[in-house]
Parts: sequence; C-alpha cells; structure tokens
Amino acid sequence: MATPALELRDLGCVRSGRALFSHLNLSVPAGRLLRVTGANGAGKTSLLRMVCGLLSPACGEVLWRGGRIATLREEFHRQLVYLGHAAALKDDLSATENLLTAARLAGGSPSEQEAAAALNAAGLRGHERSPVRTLSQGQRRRVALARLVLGSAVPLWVLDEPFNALDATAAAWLVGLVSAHVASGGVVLLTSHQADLALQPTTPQQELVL
Ligand SMILES: Nc1ncnc2c1ncn2[C@@H]1O[C@H](COP(=O)(O)OP(=O)(O)OP(=O)(O)O)[C@@H](O)[C@H]1O
Repeated sequence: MATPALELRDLGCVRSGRALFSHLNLSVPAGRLLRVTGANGAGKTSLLRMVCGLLSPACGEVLWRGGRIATLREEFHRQLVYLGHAAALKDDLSATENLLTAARLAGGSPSEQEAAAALNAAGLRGHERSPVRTLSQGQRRRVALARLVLGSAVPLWVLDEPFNALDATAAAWLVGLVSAHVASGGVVLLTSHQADLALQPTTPQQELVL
C-alpha cells in the first residue's frame, strides 16, 4: 500500500491539564482535503499546530511522507504553508512587504512582480503599498491568503479558519485555490465553522470531527 502523505499515529493532546483528544489515528493520501470540525475548544487549532510541529503531542506522532516530523524539521517546514486563524501580519508593513516577508521566511524567493500578481489574484489590486493596518479584516485575510498563490507548489497547506471574514467573492476564490491544490496532488487541512461551505463535492475530501 502507498505511504500516506500525512499520518497521525495514536496522537493525544493535553492542554491546561485537560485531555482534548487521544488515540487519534488517521491517514491522509496525497490529493485530499481534510476538514477538521468540532465545537469551540475541541482542539482543532491545537491539532493543526501539532501537525505543523508547533505544539508537542502528549503522546503519539505526526508523519509526513513516512518520516516523523519531529526528525524532518527544516525539510518538513519547506513543504508546509501554515496560516493561523489570526492573520500574522505586521501592521506597519505594506501588503507586498508582508507577503514577501512571509514567503521569504518560509524559504521562498518570490519577486515583487510575483507578489503583486498574488495580491491581484486575492482581489487587492490598488492596495499593494497600503500599510496593512489601513485594511479591513477581510482584506487583511486576503493578504495572508495570497501566500497560497505563491505557495501553490508547496504540498501541504494547513489553514485555520481560512474563511473567516471573507466575503462571498473571496470565499469562492479560496474554494477554487483549495480545489486546484488538491487536484494537483496537494494535501489541505482546514478548520471551518461554516459547515455548509460550498467546497466542491468533486474535491476528494474527508472529515475529522473532534
Ligand atoms: N496557549 C494555550 N495554553 C493553554 N491552553 C490552551 C492554549 N490554547 C488553547 N488552550 C486550550 O485548549 C483547548 C482547545 O483550544 P483550541 O484552540 O485548540 O480549540 P478549537 O477547537 O480550535 O476552538 P475554536 O473553535 O474556539 O477555535 C481550549 O480549552 C483552550 O482553553
């Protein structure tokens, strides 16, 4: 049997002395969307952070393409785009500067033209040079999501509540990005409270309820 792209093995999470989940076993093949759902406080963000190596599991392990992420480290991080639920933007930097900084920190080397094209795709034409503190919540979210345009070749996307604050146009754009990424063999993990979100039914997907 082919090695899964992402595998959770007997994963357990304890936060503030409380067990959130335990003995979580899951395999996600390449070309698949995994939707993580559950009530507030169920541990969705905690799980996403564990998958990214930002939070240590209480027990068990996360594997990427058969290797333990704890040992893959840098190699794994180059294959990952993580967008947390609060857009991690520097208020005084422009949209372009934020995007370039995030991409370069992740090991990429996009040009200003590529960044401008990504912001344009995100519907931010005319806002490239605006300090992000002058943008609305939805526009800030779009700046963060423009990373996905630059990171289309990065195989694993981990997105925490990526639809928050997006209008219908931006949500449809994001659905298209996610579908295309999955169709090209990528893996997308996302959390969403919008249960009825129109993620294309043709996109191979599975749901994990915490
Ligand atoms: N930094 C932290 N230190 C200690 N406990 C935390 C921390 N962050 C979250 N927790 C606790 O872990 C539990 C799960 O939080 P988490 O953010 O993973 O849930 P969630 O399912 O993403 O919730 P929501 O739907 O509200 O975003 C909560 O009870 C929370 O209080």
